[in-house]
Amino acid sequence: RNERRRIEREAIRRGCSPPPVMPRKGFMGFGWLAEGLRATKTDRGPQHVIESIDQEMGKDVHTVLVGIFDYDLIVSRDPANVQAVLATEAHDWDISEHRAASWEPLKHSRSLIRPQFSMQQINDLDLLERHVQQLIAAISRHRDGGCAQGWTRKFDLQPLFYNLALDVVTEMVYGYSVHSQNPAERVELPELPGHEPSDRANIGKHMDAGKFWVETRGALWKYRWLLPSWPFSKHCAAVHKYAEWFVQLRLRRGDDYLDGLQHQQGAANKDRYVLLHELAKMTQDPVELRSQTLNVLIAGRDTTAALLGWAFYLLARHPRVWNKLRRDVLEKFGHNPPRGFGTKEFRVLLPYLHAVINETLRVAPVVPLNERVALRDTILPRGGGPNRDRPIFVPKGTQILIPTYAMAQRPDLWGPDYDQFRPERWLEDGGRRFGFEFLPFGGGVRQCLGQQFARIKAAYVTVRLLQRYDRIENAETPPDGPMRFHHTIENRSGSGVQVRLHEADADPSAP
Ligand code: HEM
Repeated sequence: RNERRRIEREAIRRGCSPPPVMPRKGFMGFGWLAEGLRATKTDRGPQHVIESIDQEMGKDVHTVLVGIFDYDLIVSRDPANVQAVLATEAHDWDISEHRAASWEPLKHSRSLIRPQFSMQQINDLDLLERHVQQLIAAISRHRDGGCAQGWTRKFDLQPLFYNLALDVVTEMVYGYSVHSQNPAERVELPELPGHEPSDRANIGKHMDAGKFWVETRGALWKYRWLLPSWPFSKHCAAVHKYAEWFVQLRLRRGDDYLDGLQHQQGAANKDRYVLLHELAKMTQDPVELRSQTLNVLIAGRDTTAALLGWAFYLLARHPRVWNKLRRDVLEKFGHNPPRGFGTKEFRVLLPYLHAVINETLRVAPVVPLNERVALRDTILPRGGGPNRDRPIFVPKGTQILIPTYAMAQRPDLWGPDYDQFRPERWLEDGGRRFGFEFLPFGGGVRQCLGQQFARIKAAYVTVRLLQRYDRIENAETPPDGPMRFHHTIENRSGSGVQVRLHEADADPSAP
């Protein structure tokens, strides 16, 4: 009670007013938590946040207080508040100890890796091209005698993007790809006395399982101790062992680290950028090297795959956009692989592709929800009082949820067609600029380090597939089912990306 009085006094002293409060739900206030978990399970988590606020408080209420058992949570889809949390007042906020603890021991600080991402060498188009060729070969395996000429049969493109992303990121981080797209490509690892070879074949599975536990622990927030810890520990140990093996190889072999790849074209080039190799020039601490490389492996793997999956999910449902984009790509590059391009060049040469990627991230956000905790008493600039225009006092320890998807779906910010996939909106009136209402890669001090890499990778793969295939057919049944936001840290399509593709050089008159 003393704390409540202190909060009221502080709020008045600082000229703040309380935000609207969502009605408490369920046994001891656990109703919202239970509903949220149920919505996530049925692939509707991000939509559920919007519906709950709209239904309980109204469409024009953007910041609310939610009581859950013994703690209060703020949810804000107001860009002004989000800007304060992530940027202007970021010193008052950080990720919660619960989230940090949920991730432990899979993730670590980013101090060493940050400079790596300001360098252009992470955009290795030769590396991407090798894996795109593997992707095309994997797509071709979905063609057989029973297919109409030039067409694949119906298949799910999404897992192939996940394979590609894992193969690319393991090669970029450790130099040796796991080749999940085509295990026959995997090279024998050199002998390393005293260290067993890592379980490369199953590393993707261990990472998936680890993510499932991170997600579940994170959702339970401070009640995560209710879960058993051994399954999480088991998968973490396997992921650690995988990383440690490469760290040891690099520490023992130094510049000859990539010698095991000698017979593979391009991949064995000594000047090639390998994150572990660069970090090992700065520290020889094996635990630091393991943590930092795993940080990038985890953050960079599935996010890009999910983005590519959603892009093709949406393109398959919007033939007008597919045709326009393909015309653009062929006009600029013909059938040749684009060369020497960074994100800026792609953006200037292919503004429509840039718009398609942004619109995909808006309509199907890869990271639909973010969160922070107040490190000290602080203020949110808007949302309090009867007109919801007063600042809000936030006591130390309060958690804020930032539903980025809900911000990207506000009709007052995006117009009446906010729920339509329409890339043109990004090019109108001289091009829409990013504000805090669009945060696919986060914002402020903790924003995504891999944003440029992710954009280049998504753009490059899209260009190469558009050159190769002239038609895409949505093969989902029923074809017009709702989008299913399947959330395991990143948000991927819960129904996959069921398509048929038609090869461009095949008989164009075929059905
Ligand atoms: C579409 C693809 C991607 C999306 C949507 C995305 C999104 C995000 C977001 C929202 C954050 C900020 C989290 C926060 O505010 O707490 C973040 C952080 C980060 N991302 Fe990405 N990301 C993507 C791809 C990548 C790639 C390809 C890499 C690396 C190769 C990467 C590396 C990182 C790193 C290192 C961080 C910082 C993590 C930390 O602070 O510990 N991301 N990303």
